[in-house]
Amino acid sequence: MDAASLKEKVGQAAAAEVETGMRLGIGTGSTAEAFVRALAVRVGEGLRIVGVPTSERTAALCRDLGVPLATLEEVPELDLTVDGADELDSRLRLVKGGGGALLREKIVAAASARMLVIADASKRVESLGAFPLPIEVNGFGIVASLIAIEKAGSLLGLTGCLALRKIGESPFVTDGGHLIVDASFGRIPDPEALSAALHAIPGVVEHGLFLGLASAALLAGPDGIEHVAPH
Ligand SMILES: O=C[C@H](O)[C@H](O)[C@H](O)COP(=O)(O)O
Repeated sequence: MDAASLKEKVGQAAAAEVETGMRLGIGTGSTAEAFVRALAVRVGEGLRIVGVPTSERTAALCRDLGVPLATLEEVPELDLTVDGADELDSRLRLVKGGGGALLREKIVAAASARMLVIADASKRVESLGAFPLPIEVNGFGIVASLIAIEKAGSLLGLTGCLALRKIGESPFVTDGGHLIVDASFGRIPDPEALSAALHAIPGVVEHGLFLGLASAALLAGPDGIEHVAPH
């Protein structure tokens, strides 16, 4: 089965878990888009939900497909967030932000009673870190922040290159107006320590390590959908 079909299957499986009346956080990325498409079919059949999108991109798709939306200000407590991931480990610790939406994704996930991760099974890893860690930074003092991120990594034995994310020649700008640094640290033995060290840097707005947020995952593989709980 190709990657698009796996995403479609897992998007449908997640949409099947949505119950009428739910307040949903709606993730960003190609897998989350498959979920939105499947959700829109159920909404067309009469499912009543309200969704809080985690990006302008997701909001636009939901509007196109008729999925009812609200802002997090209007609906600040959510029942369930469904979102993709770039990596997940056996404790359902995640790396997210490959699409640059990590800040709103984390705010929405933290406002949700449950977070269901959807991905193809290739996203499961022994240790986080093969996927470069996206770090959202304020544009002010970017060089100082890069130096601080490098030092924070190095104190934890993590070395590797930092790259300012670009689209063509221009820096990638997030929905919040910030920049993204992709940190190729390699294997991250202690994600909690790295999270704390990055949060201590004033120019770091947020980072793509999602720790203790995911409640369950649906992973699509050639043999079907696997339900995974953290352990
Ligand atoms: O910023 C983007 C998100 O964190 C995505 O959920 C993540 O990058 C996974 O995206 P995809 O489902 O396209 O692999």
